[in-house]
Parts: sequence; structure tokens; C-alpha cells
Amino acid sequence: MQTPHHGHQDPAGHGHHQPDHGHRHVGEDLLSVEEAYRQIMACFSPLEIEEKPILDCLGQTLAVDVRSPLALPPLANSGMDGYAVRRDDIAGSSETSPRNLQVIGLVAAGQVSTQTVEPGTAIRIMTGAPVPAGADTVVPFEETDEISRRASGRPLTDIDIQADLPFGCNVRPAGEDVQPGMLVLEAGTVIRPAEVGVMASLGLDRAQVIRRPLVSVLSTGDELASLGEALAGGKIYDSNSFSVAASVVAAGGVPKILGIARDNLEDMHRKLEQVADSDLLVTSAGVSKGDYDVVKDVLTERGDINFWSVRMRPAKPLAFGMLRGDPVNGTGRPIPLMGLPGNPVSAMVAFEMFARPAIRTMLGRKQLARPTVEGVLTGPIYNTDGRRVYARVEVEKRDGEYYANPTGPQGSNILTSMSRANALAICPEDIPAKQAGERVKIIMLDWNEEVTI
Ligand SMILES: Nc1nc2c(c(=O)[nH]1)N[C@H]1C(S)=C(S)[C@@H](COP(=O)(O)OP(=O)(O)OC[C@H]3O[C@@H](n4cnc5c(N)ncnc54)[C@H](O)[C@@H]3O)O[C@H]1N2
Ligand code: MOO
Repeated sequence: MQTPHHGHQDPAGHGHHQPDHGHRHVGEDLLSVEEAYRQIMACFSPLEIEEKPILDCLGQTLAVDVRSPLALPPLANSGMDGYAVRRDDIAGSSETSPRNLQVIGLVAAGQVSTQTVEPGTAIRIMTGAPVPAGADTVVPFEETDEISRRASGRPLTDIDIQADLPFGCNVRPAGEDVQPGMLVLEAGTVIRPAEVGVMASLGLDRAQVIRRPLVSVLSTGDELASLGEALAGGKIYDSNSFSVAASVVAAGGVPKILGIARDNLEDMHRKLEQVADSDLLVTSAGVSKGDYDVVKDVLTERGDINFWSVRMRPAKPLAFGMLRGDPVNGTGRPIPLMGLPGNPVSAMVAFEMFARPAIRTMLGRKQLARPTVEGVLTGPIYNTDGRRVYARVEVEKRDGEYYANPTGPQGSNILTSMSRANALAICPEDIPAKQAGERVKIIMLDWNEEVTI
């Protein structure tokens, strides 16, 4: 559907530097965000399995079920420091009518006692130590006269039990947590510190996981300077390589920064030689309508790439397709290419909407989308040309309500307003504005403790 242009000066800060903002291009064929997403995601699936040390697997997904080779705990053991006793011996004991038992030994964690608790006897036991034969119950020190005995210098060769505890009290049975052969972690589980701990508790030092995607990151443009270079007139630093590479890391991928390809054929071709090992190539800039169509020309020559205009702001221009594998280099494998728009915010938002879910799919993640909430806008979001607007907002929670505060000028070159944002609030494509006080859908980019959510 083509929404008419709303003619007014754009108070959200669009349109001052970029001639396209606020104007409809007659006949421009815009793709919906959903259709772009659908076509992109159809090209991705989980990658192969790798085996590696469990600590290196954090954030990856298990590729196979993990069954336990053992019982946890392996033996019945004590949950307290105290005395291992036979419950029949302590029935009816109390502070005023204690039962005296002969202490025949001591067992610490990591030892197995060779002694048996016979009627009328007890063994001192430490937390985690296996419960000796004959005993079925552990009485904590606090429920005995041990402290007063020690204070008065009497030996611990016998002990007064001052409480009647139920059978099995303070004994952690063998296999209470895990039995041998039990399915402990299912394939597809995301490995967090708890899963690393569980695998370690089973004695497993390596795990089989879906490998992380290698994502090549390429910036294009003659105006770009590398960090560390002095800025000559008209140049700007290449921030996209770094915001995109950081976004790759945050999404769980491994970035490979290829640097800057200049707007000439040789440079582009040379850079593309380096992507053969990658699972995805993410470029930025050169996908809109410009005089220098080098990026488009090279990509079109070397792949089956579509150049889209997506009905969203920022990030309208987007390229997506397959770069042909290079039979000469021995890599016949086609590589998906995502061409992000050059504007720094547009690049990040396009990454967020399309590259992040693609990377998570390759990682075997089931949950692809960020969490969304509904909240109240504290300033307006304008939609001047029938695109879905993803406005940078800072979300905070007050009195049980989420409030979305626009982070200032929303031009797609204003990268600092991305840094101030922790979310994107949406003005739908068919609505000219969302006003302060209206409810909006909010995509949470970050649940940040500092902003008290
Ligand atoms: N006549 C039209 N002009 C533009 C249109 C349009 O439809 N018609 N679309 C505008 C929109 S929307 C966007 S977004 C940009 C995207 O353009 P490109 O992807 O072709 O990128 P460039 O024009 O090369 O660069 C845009 C902007 O971004 C800066 N840039 C590029 N790379 C980097 C980088 N690595 N780090 C930091 N900044 C970068 C570049 O200097 C430009 O300022 O096109 C509009 N124009
Ligand atoms: O509106 Mo562009 O889409 O600045 O990203």
C-alpha cells in the first residue's frame, strides 16, 4: 500500500541532510519488513556441529542430548556437619531426655568410611561425606551436646543426641539429582553458566555444540578513513565496520573485519576474495541510489543479489542475495550477502532486524526476536512517507508502566542517539504519527540494569 506523503516539516529531525527523507519516490516499489525478513531467513539454517571445551561453549546451543554417565550424588551423603546415626536409636530424644551414643569414628567429604554404625553408636560426619553403612539419619552438631562438651573439656568419645529427627533426615540420597542414563540437557539447549556447571558435575569436559558463524564485515566508500589515520578533508572514520562487528559478537557470531573497499572495481573484487571461509558477508553502504554504483556492479556480477527498498525508517535500502562460490579457489559454496545501508544508524537497525536473526538461526537458536513490551511514548514519532518507523528511545519503568523517551534527533546519521537508546519504539507504516501519551510497541535492545527496568 502506498501511503500519501504528509507534507509537513519533519519535527523528528529527518530530511535536513538527505533529500529522500520526506519525499515519495514515484513508483518506488517498497518491500514490507515481513517479506524482506521472510526472504532472508529462508536462506539460513543451523550450522554444523563442533566439539570443544565446555567453557568455550557459553552462548552456543547443544547439538546433541546430554545423558548422564553417572548418578548425582554418586553416594548417599550428609547435608550437614553432625553425627551419622540409626534413627531407631534417637527416637524420643530431646534436650531434657537425650540419647547417649558412642562415637566410633569420623568421616570427611571425599572419604568412604570402612566402619558400620551399629546400634548405640554414631560416626562424626562432615557435609558432603558419604553416609556410613548402618546409618540412615544425620543429626547436626547443634542438636547435640558437642558445644558444651568441648567448652567443658570433655572428650567426644560419646555424644548426647538432643533431638528426635525423622528417618533419613539430612541425608541426600544417591541419584537424588541425576540418575545414570538420565537425559540431563536436551539438544537445542542454550549453554549458560548453569549448563557449563551441570556438564562439569557429570565429569564432561567437552560438549558438542552448533558452531558459531564466521561473519565477514566490509565497509565500502572513498570517504572512509581507518581508525588511527589522520582525517583528511571530507573524510569520516569508518564506524560501521566496528558497530557491525560488535553487533556480530553480541549476536553470537565471530566477526572478520575486512576493512574498507574503495569505490573501484579492483578493490571490491580483492576484498571479496577474502570471504570464501565465511558463513555470511555483511557490507555497508553503496546499496542506495548513488552516482558510484561500484558496489552494486560488483555484487551483481559476482552473485545473485537483490537490491530492495524496505518499508522502514531507518534502513530503507538493503541488498540481499547469494555470492557465487569461487570454483577457482576451490570454494563452490555460495555465501549469503547482506548489504546494509551506509548511514550508521541505518546499518545498525538493518543489522538488528535482519542479520541478528540470521546469525541466531545459524547458531541453532530457537528464539530469534528481541523481547517486546508495550509502553507510553513521552515524545512524538513522525512517519512522513509511509514507512514503519523504528525510533530510538530510552525505556524506563515507572509505577509499573514502561515509558519510551525518544533519544533526540532521529536522523539516520545521528549515531549517538543510538548509544543513548535501549530500545526501538515503532510507529506503524500506515499511521502518520504516534503522539506523546500514545501506547506503542517497543523492541527492547537491552534490559539494562542502569535504567531500572
Ligand atoms: N537519491 C536518493 N538518495 C538516497 C536515498 C534514496 O532513496 N535516494 N536513500 C537514502 C537512505 S534512506 C540511506 S539509508 C542512504 C544509504 O545509502 P547507501 O547505503 O548507498 O550508503 P552511502 O550513500 O554510501 O552512505 C550513506 C551515509 O553513510 C555514511 N557511511 C557510509 N559508510 C560508512 C561507514 N563505514 N562508517 C560511517 N559512515 C558511513 C556515508 O558517508 C554517508 O553519509 O542513502 C540515502 N540517499
Ligand atoms: O532512512 Mo535511510 O533508510 O536513512 O536508513
